[in-house]
Amino acid sequence: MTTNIVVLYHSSHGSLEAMAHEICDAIEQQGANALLRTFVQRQPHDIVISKEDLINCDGLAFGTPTRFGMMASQAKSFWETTSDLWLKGQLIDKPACVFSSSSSMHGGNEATLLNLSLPLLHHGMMLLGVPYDVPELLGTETGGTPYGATHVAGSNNSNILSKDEIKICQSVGKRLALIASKLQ
Ligand SMILES: Cc1cc2nc3c(=O)[nH]c(=O)nc-3n(C[C@H](O)[C@H](O)[C@H](O)COP(=O)(O)O)c2cc1C
Repeated sequence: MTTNIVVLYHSSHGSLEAMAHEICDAIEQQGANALLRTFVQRQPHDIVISKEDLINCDGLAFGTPTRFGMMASQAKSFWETTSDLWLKGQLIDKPACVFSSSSSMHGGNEATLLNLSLPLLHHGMMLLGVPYDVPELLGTETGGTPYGATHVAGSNNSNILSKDEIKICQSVGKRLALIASKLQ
């Protein structure tokens, strides 16, 4: 049986997009199918999320940049259209994880991860963090938290993903695909 994981993100400057690609690659390496989705059409290759994508998926990775310590408005607007799914309990028990980036190390990315988690918890999804058996989590001097993968983009968004950030993105993609396939 195919395991379908939606990787849903918003990105203005490419950080979240790069993280989403790392997560997708790890999902595919586990033999699952990664469906890359965005909230709005920013680039020709973007595929905008539909409610059917969420209803039919076996797992969800959800990420946006940090905006004043919260999720990007594009994502908030989308979640506010999902009351019908909530009423029918259509996302209950699906595994999920969250990821984010911020300009500065202490610019609120952990708060954003918690904020990203809230609509998923309201929908009854099962949140996966990053366990400390991922060695990069203890040693990282860039992004990466127990609440989800993060990236520190820098004040002009010029930082590429660090080796630790990449490993942590890959670990969440792998774990999400593994757990989603076990729950099928
Ligand atoms: C309206 C706005 C609010 C932001 N708020 C924060 C913030 O609270 N903390 C921070 O470190 N960076 C903040 N940033 C910077 C973004 O988080 C950063 O540009 C983003 O993580 C880069 O991701 P992207 O390349 O995927 O767009 C903000 C940017 C904008 C436009």
